[in-house]
Amino acid sequence: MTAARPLTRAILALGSNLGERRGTLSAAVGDLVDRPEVRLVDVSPVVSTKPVGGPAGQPDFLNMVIAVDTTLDPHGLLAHCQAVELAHHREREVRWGARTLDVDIISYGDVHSTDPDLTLPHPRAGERAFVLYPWALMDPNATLDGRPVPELAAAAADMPGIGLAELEVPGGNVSPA
Ligand SMILES: Nc1ncnc2c1ncn2[C@@H]1O[C@H](COP(=O)(O)OP(=O)(O)OP(=O)(O)O)[C@@H](O)[C@H]1O
Ligand SMILES: Nc1nc2c(c(=O)[nH]1)N=C(CO)CN2
Repeated sequence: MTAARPLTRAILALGSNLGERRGTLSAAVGDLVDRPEVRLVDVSPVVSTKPVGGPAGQPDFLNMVIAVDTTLDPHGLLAHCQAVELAHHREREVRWGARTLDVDIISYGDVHSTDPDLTLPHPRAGERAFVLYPWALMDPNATLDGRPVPELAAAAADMPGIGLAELEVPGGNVSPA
C-alpha cells in the first residue's frame, strides 16, 4: 500500500480575455476543484487588466487567483490545470496571445523547480500585477520567495492598467482551512 501524499497549498492564477470571460473563470474554478484531490481554500476578487505582452490589440483580461490544498504532485496539478484549459477551448498558437482561459501554477508549497515544463514559483509571477494584485487582495500576508506580495504588487510595472472588475467572485470567498 502506498502512503497518501500530504496536502500541499498551491496558488493558481487564472486569466481570460476571449469569450464570456466571467462565466469562463467561474466555471474553471469549479472544474479545478471538482475532484477529491483538490480542495478550494480561498478565492480572490476578479480584476480587469490591460494585456501585458503579446500581439497588439488584444481585449482586456479578467484575472484572479485561487488557493487550493492538493494531494496531486506538481506535475499532476499542471496536467489537471491544462486539462481544464482545454475543456474551455484554450488554444496555444501565439505566445502571450489572446485566450479563453489560462491557468498557471504560481507556487506549490515551497517547492523550487527550474524544469521548463514546470518552473516553480512561476518565473514571471513576481513582476505581474495581474497576478500579484488579486493575490494581495485575497491574502494580504502572502509572500512569494519570502517577499510580501502586496509590496511586489505595488512595484509591478503593469499596475496602472489594473482595476477591480467586480467584488462578487466565482464560488464566493471561502474561509481558510
Ligand atoms: N508554473 C507554471 N505554470 C504553468 N505552466 C508552466 C509553469 N512553468 C512552466 N510552464 C510551462 O509553460 C508552458 C506554456 O504555458 P502557457 O501556454 O500557459 O504560457 P503563457 O501563459 O502563454 O505564458 P507565461 O508562461 O508567461 O504565463 C506550459 O506548457 C508549461 O509546461
Ligand atoms: N493582463 C494580462 N496580461 C497577460 C496575461 C494575463 O493573464 N493578463 N497572461 C499572459 C500570459 O500568461 C500574458 N499577458
